Amino acid sequence: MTYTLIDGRKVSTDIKNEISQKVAERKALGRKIPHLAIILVGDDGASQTYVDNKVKSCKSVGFHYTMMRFADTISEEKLLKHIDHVNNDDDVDGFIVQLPLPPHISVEKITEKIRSDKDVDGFTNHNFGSIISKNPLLMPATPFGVMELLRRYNIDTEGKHAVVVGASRIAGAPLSMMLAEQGRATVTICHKFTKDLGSYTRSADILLVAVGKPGLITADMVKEGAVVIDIGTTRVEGPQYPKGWAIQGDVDFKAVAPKTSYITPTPGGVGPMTIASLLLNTLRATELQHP
Ligand SMILES: NC(=O)C1=CN([C@@H]2O[C@H](COP(=O)(O)OP(=O)(O)OC[C@H]3O[C@@H](n4cnc5c(N)ncnc54)[C@H](OP(=O)(O)O)[C@@H]3O)[C@@H](O)[C@H]2O)C=CC1
Ligand SMILES: Nc1nc(=O)c2c([nH]1)NC[C@@H]1CN(c3ccc(C(=O)N[C@@H](CCC(=O)O)C(=O)O)cc3)C=[N+]21
Repeated sequence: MTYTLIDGRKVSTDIKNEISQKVAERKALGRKIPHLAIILVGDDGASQTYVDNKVKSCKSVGFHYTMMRFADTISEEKLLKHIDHVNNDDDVDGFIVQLPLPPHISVEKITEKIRSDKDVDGFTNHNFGSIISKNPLLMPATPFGVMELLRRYNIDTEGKHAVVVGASRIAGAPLSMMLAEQGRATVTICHKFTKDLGSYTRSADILLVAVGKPGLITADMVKEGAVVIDIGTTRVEGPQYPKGWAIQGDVDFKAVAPKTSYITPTPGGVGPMTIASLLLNTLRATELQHP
């Protein structure tokens, strides 16, 4: 079967162009330019790459940005105090705390300290709940990016069976809710305790995977003609890679792609869309706080 490659780089470039235009309009009208702050704790190599990508994207659309770095020995209390400070800084419209955090810091405590109208990752409970609201505040960025990819490729979800593998609060859980609420799909959520994963994935019209285990989804687990969205991004190290490492998704792309109608590559699929969503959320946060 011939399949269509879902080009997240192209779609995210289109979105960035739309944002640049809006920033130029705001500038011309003398309105506030969006300002994103990024809090990075520790010096994990992968986090550094993601954060660099986010900074590059801010520059490309004309946003202001501030990097806030802390050693991984920072106490939870100090980090919470810093978040309070950013919450009250009127110049910062939106901010994110890059994950993962060191084990002595509670992700839940940190996330809940973030003011919901500045939570451009869409991680707070309030924004999670926004998914089922008629008047949403800020959408969880990764699932928002996935829904936007489906929309821009005219992939109909209504009445389809969507199977989501992985149920984390930043990816799988909010994505499942969005597919059911906004996408009107029938949704199955699979996780670590799911028995016989293949029996579910094989019945998927749309299969979405956010686990972080390269090669988890093999060709025999996918129905002929399915749409496959791979959210997993794992850095796999090896001497065969020019940089010493490569990014891999959860889907065995080579074997699975020929069975699909549409599929996202990794890299170049969902990853760039998460950043586009982050920028869209930052613009929205600015419009809400400084109309
Ligand atoms: N492209 C992007 O922009 C983004 C990519 N990611 C990537 O997505 C992947 C997942 O990230 P994240 O959600 O944060 O990870 P987590 O580790 O928080 O969640 C993984 C989820 O997968 C489930 N799981 C683990 N093993 C299996 C298995 N064998 N079969 C089925 N389900 C399983 C876990 O189940 P349980 O809940 O029971 O433990 C959990 O729900 C990572 O590769 C990450 O890098 C994440 C965010 C953004
Ligand atoms: N507070 C917070 N928010 C996040 O959104 C968040 C986070 N923490 N921690 C880590 C995960 C992971 N994540 C990715 C974002 C972009 C790419 C991305 O752009 N990937 C490129 C490749 C990048 C490369 O080559 O290294 C691609 O897939 O084409 C990947 C992964 C966001 N996350």
